[in-house]
Amino acid sequence: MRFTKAHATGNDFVMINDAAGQLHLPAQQAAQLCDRHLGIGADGLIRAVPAHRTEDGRTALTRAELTSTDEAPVWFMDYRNADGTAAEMCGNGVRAFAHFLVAERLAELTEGDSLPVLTRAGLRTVQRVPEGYAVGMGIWSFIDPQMASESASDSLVQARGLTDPRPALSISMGNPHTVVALPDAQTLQQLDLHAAPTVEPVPPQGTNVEFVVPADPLVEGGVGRIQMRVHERGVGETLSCGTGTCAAAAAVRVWVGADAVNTWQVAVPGGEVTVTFASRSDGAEDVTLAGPAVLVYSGELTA
Ligand SMILES: N[C@@H](CCC[C@H](N)C(=O)O)C(=O)O
Repeated sequence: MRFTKAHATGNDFVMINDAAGQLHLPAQQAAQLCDRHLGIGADGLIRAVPAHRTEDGRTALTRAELTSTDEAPVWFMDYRNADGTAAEMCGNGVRAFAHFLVAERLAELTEGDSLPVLTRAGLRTVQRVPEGYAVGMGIWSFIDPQMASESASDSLVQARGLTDPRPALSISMGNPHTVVALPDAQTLQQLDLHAAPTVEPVPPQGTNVEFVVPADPLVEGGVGRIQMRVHERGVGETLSCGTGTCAAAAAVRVWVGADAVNTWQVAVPGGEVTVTFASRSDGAEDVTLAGPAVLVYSGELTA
């Protein structure tokens, strides 16, 4: 089986082209391929398959009222975490996915065009931009809207390196996130994320946990800036999490009342991404995530 290794701001993936839709990848095999000692090693595995050739893709297709045929496939991003579990969405993964589809000549994406990608969270769109790719991520939402509007926090998070549990806000980007603000960069650096942080109460589907520190000043030249580290559900600490950067920027906007600030630079250990917000007429906000994507190498699995 041929594979390509990719990363997007250091969040790394094993990419597999399954144009024929014939690959059965049980969770255990996906986990083994992602194992850094026993397999290729990655934060996640992404199978590219025409939407109409998978059960998951067909379900999502029906929801999105799309058509996908062999002649004009809509590509489904079958994303698995390093432990083999399926996740709804991966913001860094979608950029790597678009780059992979183009490199494999499975899709074309010229400047100004937009490529639809089907995920378990629904349809996303990808465009080429100078820094790499920009993904239309859909809207963000509170996981518990009532709690959030009352107090801007809905849970407490404890992690190694923190003296006390800290208030947190859970936000959905299609997948679940719990965002915690820290007072300074030193506290962020000193966190030990080898062990999963505890979240109380934990959102129903589990959660990814983002720790954020605002820059000083928070907003410069109309752009908000934050630093972030993340512990991902089904993975552990990663160098970056695209959906996590969107959730983190959304939470900081809520906390500081900066909803007039629509562009955010989020620095993560693996690089930097840009998150932008645009209001819809119904009051919801569309999120766009822009950043690089890199294909590192390709190989053949013999066993
Ligand atoms: N790294 C991803 C998110 C991957 C899924 C996540 N671990 C989950 O289980 O929700 C990103 O870039 O968004």
